[in-house]
Amino acid sequence: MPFRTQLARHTFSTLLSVVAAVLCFVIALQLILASARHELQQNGQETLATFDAIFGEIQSVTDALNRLGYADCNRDNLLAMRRAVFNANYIKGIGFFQDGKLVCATSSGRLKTPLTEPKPDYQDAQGNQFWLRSRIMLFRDDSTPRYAFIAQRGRYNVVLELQQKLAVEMRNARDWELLFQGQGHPPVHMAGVQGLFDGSLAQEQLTNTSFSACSSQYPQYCLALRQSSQAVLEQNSYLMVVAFIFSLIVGAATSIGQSLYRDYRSSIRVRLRQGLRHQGFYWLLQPVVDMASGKVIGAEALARFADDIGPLSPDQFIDRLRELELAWPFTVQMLNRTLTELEACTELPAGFKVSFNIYPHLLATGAIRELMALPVIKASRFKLVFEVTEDEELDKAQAQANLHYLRQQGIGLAVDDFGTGYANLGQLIKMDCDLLKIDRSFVTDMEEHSVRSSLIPQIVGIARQLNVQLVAEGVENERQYQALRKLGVDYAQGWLFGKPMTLGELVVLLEQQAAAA
Ligand SMILES: Nc1nc2c(ncn2[C@@H]2O[C@@H]3COP(=O)(O)O[C@H]4[C@@H](O)[C@H](n5cnc6c(=O)[nH]c(N)nc65)O[C@@H]4COP(=O)(O)O[C@H]3[C@H]2O)c(=O)[nH]1
Repeated sequence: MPFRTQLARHTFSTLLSVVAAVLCFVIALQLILASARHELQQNGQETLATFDAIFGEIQSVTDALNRLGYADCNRDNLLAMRRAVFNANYIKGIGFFQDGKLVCATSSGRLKTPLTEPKPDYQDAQGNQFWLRSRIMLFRDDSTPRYAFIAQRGRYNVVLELQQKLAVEMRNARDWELLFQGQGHPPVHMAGVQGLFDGSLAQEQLTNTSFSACSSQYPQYCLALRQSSQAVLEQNSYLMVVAFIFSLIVGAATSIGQSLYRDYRSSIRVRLRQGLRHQGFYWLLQPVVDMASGKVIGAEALARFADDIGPLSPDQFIDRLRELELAWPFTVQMLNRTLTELEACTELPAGFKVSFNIYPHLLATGAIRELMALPVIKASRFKLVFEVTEDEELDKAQAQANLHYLRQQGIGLAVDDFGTGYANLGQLIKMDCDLLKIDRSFVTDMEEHSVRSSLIPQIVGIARQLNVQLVAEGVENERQYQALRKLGVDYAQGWLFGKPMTLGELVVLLEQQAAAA
């Protein structure tokens, strides 16, 4: 694979792993924020529920006391007030008013001097009065200053730590606001961060987690909560570390996954399967020349393979196709594609010899007869030749019968790479072939006068005896050509006449040959 392509793949792969890791981390952050948002909403609802419970208590306790109808701070009144404080969940103290002045309280009993309350911070539609931050003394000897929320309803007031209680409820929110919005009344900021409720919560939604709602039971009271994303992430720092490690793992897994996929994709098995589906195979034609005239009288189809990963040579894929049990679809594709292309080429004369390599084991199965039913074979104007290498498969009775059948159908039979394989004279006689192809190794050795090349005259003798014609493979130079011609070899194939070429190139060769005649 070229270095640039490799570099581009490597860069893409790294980029993809980084993107996967970043994406995973971003999703994890979003999940943390979403969970914090959910928690804050719940927190807001729970706080409002607590608020409702507190105000419900204020209402029920003061209503009950007012209903008792005491006109002064007598023992029974004080006892009822103290009993109410004892039974209350939130109320810390109760006071009783006579003539507009506080005359007794659960904490200090009857006051020596009745107290006049300062002006309330706000008043609701029913005339109830509220003080947001009153300095109180819950016990006689209370020396530390304490501030409380006071609500006066009728002749009683109640003291409680409303803001403190709500602040505990809103454990997650750093910023919050409790607000009173009475009708015809400017909003009263009761506690927390002033202006938060009306402020820019909506605009801040992107960077903050927020909640804002009014009580369903006391709709004049509203609550806003805000927690910045930064605070959420700080609170969940251990989760962030886990998310970060997980993202790294996802990045690494993506990288490993890609490499496994690349290995899988680049495995010859997958490439060949894909190649059969997506035209990874194509066939070139090598001219076959008549020795006597020196003219091209035919061609052998030779398979080639190339995909986006690169080319594969026949040495790499021919045997592999057989192992993968793909020999049959490959052979059918070879015949269909090659013959369709050749048939459409008007420059090729009828009777032009077209040779195809056929897997010997296919000859031993009945399937080979199905080839004869292929329209491209039935309608072909060419002289078709099936080349088979010498193979023990051909000894089988079924193979012999099929070979006979093919011959009857007008298919020429050639024994390929003759001299290198298994065939003996008896087998050759049984095969009843038309052609013997002398293996390239005999031709190559001719100039060195090797023992092997000295066998060529013997091969010529066998061919004459069997009455078959001879084709010499791998003829690369004029000397080999002339020597083979003198020995009586009928046809030749080799680089001297042309390497495997496209149909267009073969046509040009034929035209040059016609022009020279
Ligand atoms: N050095 C040299 N080489 C020459 C010369 N002339 C031809 N050749 C090469 O010799 C091989 C001849 O094909 P083969 O004996 O049928 O041997 C073929 C054939 O057995 C098999 N093959 C190729 N295509 C197919 C196919 O479509 N189907 C089947 N079943 N087998 C095929 O793969 C083998 C190798 O094919 P290729 O690599 O194409 O190699 C081809 C061809 O390119 C020459 O002058 N010098």
